[in-house]
Amino acid sequence: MNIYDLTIHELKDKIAAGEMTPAEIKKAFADRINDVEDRVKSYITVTDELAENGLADYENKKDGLLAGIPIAVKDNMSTDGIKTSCASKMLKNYKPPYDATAVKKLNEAGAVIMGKTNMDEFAMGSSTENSAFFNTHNPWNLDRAPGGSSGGSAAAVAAGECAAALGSDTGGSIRQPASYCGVVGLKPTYGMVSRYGLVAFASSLDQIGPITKDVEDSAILMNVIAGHDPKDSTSIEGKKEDYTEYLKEDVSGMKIGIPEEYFNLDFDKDVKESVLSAVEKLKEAGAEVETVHMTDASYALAAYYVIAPAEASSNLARYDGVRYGLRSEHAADISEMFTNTRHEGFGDEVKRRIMIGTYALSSGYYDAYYLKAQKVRTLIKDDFDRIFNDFDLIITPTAPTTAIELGSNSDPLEMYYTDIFTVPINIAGVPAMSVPCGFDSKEMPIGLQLIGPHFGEGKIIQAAYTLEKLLDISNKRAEL
Ligand SMILES: NC(=O)C[C@H](N)C(=O)O
Repeated sequence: MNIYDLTIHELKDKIAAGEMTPAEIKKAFADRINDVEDRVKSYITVTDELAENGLADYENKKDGLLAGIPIAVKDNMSTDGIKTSCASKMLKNYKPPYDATAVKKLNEAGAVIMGKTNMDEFAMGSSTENSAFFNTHNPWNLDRAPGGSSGGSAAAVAAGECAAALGSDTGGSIRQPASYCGVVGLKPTYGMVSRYGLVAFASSLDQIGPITKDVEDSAILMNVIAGHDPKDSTSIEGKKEDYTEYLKEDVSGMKIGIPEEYFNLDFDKDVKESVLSAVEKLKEAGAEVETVHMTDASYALAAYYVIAPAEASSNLARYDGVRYGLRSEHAADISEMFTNTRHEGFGDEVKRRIMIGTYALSSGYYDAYYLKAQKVRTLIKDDFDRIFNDFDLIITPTAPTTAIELGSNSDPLEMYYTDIFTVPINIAGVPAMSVPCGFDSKEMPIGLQLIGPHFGEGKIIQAAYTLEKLLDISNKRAEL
């Protein structure tokens, strides 16, 4: 195997055994970026200088959990003095004066930050095609999308352009691209990872999480980024867990629910077969699997596409040409400056969401849309609470299909439908992971979603790790 194919834990072992130096590792990943980046286009900014700084500091941080490990960061997480564009013209040249807490924790753990990855503008989208700059290509088939909105992070991991990456997930943005790119993506419990320094899209749903080559790496990255942060008022106080402890247990005796209403939805046959055959494997390994009943996921989807735009319309009001980023040069007075800045700076999908959100919050429509969506949100949360009284985990597919062809989907509503299995999780605030479970007839990766109760990351990691060993596909890499 090439150095760039190795996982975090494999690289750590090589460093510990004196078989590789962090400088060799950094060079191998930087060379890989040089070799494949013009075809994959995962990065908006390659931060060679930052990576060199991380490396130079290695001796001081060599006991850190990520000492000498190359990591990529989605371009909506603030990096001190380094461009953080959110893939938007609005923030094209924006350099934050501080690090997001998750980035600070990476630095403290000794990570070597390779760059900032491409995404759908302000994280709105499911294919990374809403980036204002360029498309990212799926390493398994360059004509296909990597998923979104953390498509650059998932593609960078799958292409060996970093050992692992951070993504953010509002309605599936970590899990869906992880599933399309054949890697592992975890959306933690809401409040588990600080959102300080994450550019806000929908604050009651946004959460940062790891995108990795395998489950063990996900546990290691969670050990680095999880934990209370006084700078984020929604961050959870409590003791920090060692997620790698869960790798020691298996699924025997675990109760897993299979929601009938989700499996009855119209979705790809290969995806369904692959997920159900993985469930069979877990059963053989000692899990108790039972059918459960949940509210139709289409209600969650409808509620999400009211709540997320409503919050976005408020969060994105700050981009007015005064406080941040772009200012239009074509304006005769201040109100024209506001209007033109927002007209020139935002792409179509962002404008669509601001309009939907503003409409749903406006007086006369608030009760009919926003309030109704909040009521649906409570029903969905209650649904999960009810099932988790009796079950450890729930399994669904991550996405209805494998990666779509680039340019094949221009209908926003159809694009929203790709989030059908992932949005209920953000609505309820529970954790969920996408784990590779097979390939379709075109050799594109398929992901399975493991959902846990609040703070159930450990159980998810435990079952995902068992599954990964049973399926034995986690060391299969995209050929580029
Ligand atoms: N941000 C996300 O989690 C992606 C979701 N597809 C959205 O467009 O809202």
